[in-house]
Amino acid sequence: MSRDSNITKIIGAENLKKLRSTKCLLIGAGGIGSELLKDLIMMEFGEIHIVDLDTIDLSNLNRQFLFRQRDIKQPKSSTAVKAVQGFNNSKLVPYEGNIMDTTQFPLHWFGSFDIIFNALDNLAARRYVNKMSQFLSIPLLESGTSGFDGYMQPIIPGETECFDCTKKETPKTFPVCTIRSTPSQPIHCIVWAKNFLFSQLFTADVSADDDSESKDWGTTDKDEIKRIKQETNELQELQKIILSGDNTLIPKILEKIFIHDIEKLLKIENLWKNRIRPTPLKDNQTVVDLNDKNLDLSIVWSIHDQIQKFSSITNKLMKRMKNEDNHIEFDKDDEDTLEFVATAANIRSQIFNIPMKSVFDIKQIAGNIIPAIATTNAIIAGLSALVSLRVLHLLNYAQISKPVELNMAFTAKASNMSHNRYLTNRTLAKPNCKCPVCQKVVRGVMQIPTNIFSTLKLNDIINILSEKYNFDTEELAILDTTGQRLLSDFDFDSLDDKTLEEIHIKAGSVLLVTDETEDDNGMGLKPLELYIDDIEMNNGTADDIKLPEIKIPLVKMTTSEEENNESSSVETAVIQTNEVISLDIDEEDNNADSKKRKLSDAASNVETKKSKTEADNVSIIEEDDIIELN
Ligand SMILES: Nc1ncnc2c1ncn2[C@@H]1O[C@H](COP(=O)(O)OP(=O)(O)OP(=O)(O)O)[C@@H](O)[C@H]1O
Ligand SMILES: [Zn+2]
Repeated sequence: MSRDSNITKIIGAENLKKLRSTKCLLIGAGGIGSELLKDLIMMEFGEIHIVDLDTIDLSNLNRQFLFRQRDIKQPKSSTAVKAVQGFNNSKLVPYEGNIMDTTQFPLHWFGSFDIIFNALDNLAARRYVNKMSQFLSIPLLESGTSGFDGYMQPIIPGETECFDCTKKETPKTFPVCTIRSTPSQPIHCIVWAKNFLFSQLFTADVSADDDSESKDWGTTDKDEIKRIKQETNELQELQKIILSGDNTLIPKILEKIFIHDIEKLLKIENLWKNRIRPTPLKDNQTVVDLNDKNLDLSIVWSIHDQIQKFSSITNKLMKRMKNEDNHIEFDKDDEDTLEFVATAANIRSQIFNIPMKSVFDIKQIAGNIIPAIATTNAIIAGLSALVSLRVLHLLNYAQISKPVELNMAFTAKASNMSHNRYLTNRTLAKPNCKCPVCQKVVRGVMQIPTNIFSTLKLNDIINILSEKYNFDTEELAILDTTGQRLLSDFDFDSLDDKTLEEIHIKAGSVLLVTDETEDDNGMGLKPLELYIDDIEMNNGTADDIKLPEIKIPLVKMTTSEEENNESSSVETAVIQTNEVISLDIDEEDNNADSKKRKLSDAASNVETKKSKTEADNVSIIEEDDIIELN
């Protein structure tokens, strides 16, 4: 049976026609991206545009099956396209670049796609694409893997939760005192060696940030905090030894870090009431031998070898500092930096009665290496491709009335498997009313003729916005969220007379506009987020500026205290025009009526597609729909 008739069987001839005219954007041509590209082309998407900023590396070849040895150092996107272009007639367009580059990939470029697939490996790019998808109301299929674990989540702007509706796990951090004073696991010593010792000794311009109020010290003991700060200052002295290049001073480094600093710690009695006291190195252990010895990296060395290796590597790095502008970055693949961190961590482990580790093991931990598994990538990419059919309403047998009924967010978990099932899927959640990306603001696109960025002033923008949206100019605040800076507010107007060019506002900038006026009922206008886009023009004027056709809803001006109060119910109304993405309103029972009226007034002025959901629509996700993988 030909492939054509198989696809027709699944989605029907009519829908196959639609699929063939669908234009999709695939971001990332790595592990998941290679799989997805193959899936999407086999499904006969009409156009597939694929973006990646990277070139192919030897380490990619074990799982990124579109690439061969001869492709090393070639761009991933165009090489991937070459590998699949004979599969069928989809139009394939590769781009080499960073998806966050607004010059290469302006908003209107994103706007030309029907659906976006993320196959990325970092939070920043995922967040950025999520925002673009929200600005333009384009469905996004978000996915990721980590070893045998993975997830896939369709995001339908305004209807389902976005990537930023839930808090994302950030890399694990440890309290300062655990790392600096009371380590109890190998990882604590590795973090100390890599993030503290190495960077203090070998990185240019280290400044102690120990004064930061927000720091998680993990202790309130004043003596201990004082000691930690003092120790940091003293290490800056050790960096001077490193810079001097005088290797006869290496024993001083050993003595300071592994004897004197530990003795100082021992004097803080409080620390050792319930802990085993550390044992500093003995004086005769710091006699150094700078000869470079070859040792097996896969076994744990004796403490004597650790000290010897620490000394010889310090000597090597000291010499390198001179040739490398007094700045060396830790890199797990740079053997010297790895062995410095490994030996320093192990000597500290020995002092604190913690088991030492092999350099090989420390490389995995210090380099945050989780092996990438080809099968996990294939499963997640397959789900992403499959679910896209549902998001595009192309599955006749599984029509959905509300996107939240899609039980199509998948989690694959080999670690902590529940019910012995690898894959779980759940219905999609509605947007989180507290999400700063999709719910807390109204957003749209402001288009400005290219030729007036050099003459249009911030003040002109303030007047244009106030006229359009009934803002009170006196109470208006404008923030440049891309540059994280205040541009104007009631007591800061020194930039008002500057042109957009002078204040570096250009296509790709995002402005957050807030009118802080509150009416008698404590209601105020919801903040407006405006994406600045340009219109190619040579003699445009301010009259050619295009603003989104939206009415900004009134919302209860909540204090942060009220915001934290989980009890208020929520009602969401989605209003869509060409440029409007979504409007919603936080409701409290007692004034729900007045707000509903205002919202429907707002809605009546624009061409609307309004879908209203039940009150109390913040749902807690239960992963009860479980699919077993065969
Ligand atoms: N901002 C970005 N713009 C374009 N492509 C990006 C961006 N950020 C990441 N990527 C690409 O996304 C892909 C993610 O794929 P993957 O997770 O397999 O990473 P990898 O670099 O190929 O492999 P590994 O990190 O495991 O060595 C990479 O090819 C990477 O270049
Ligand atoms: Zn959100």
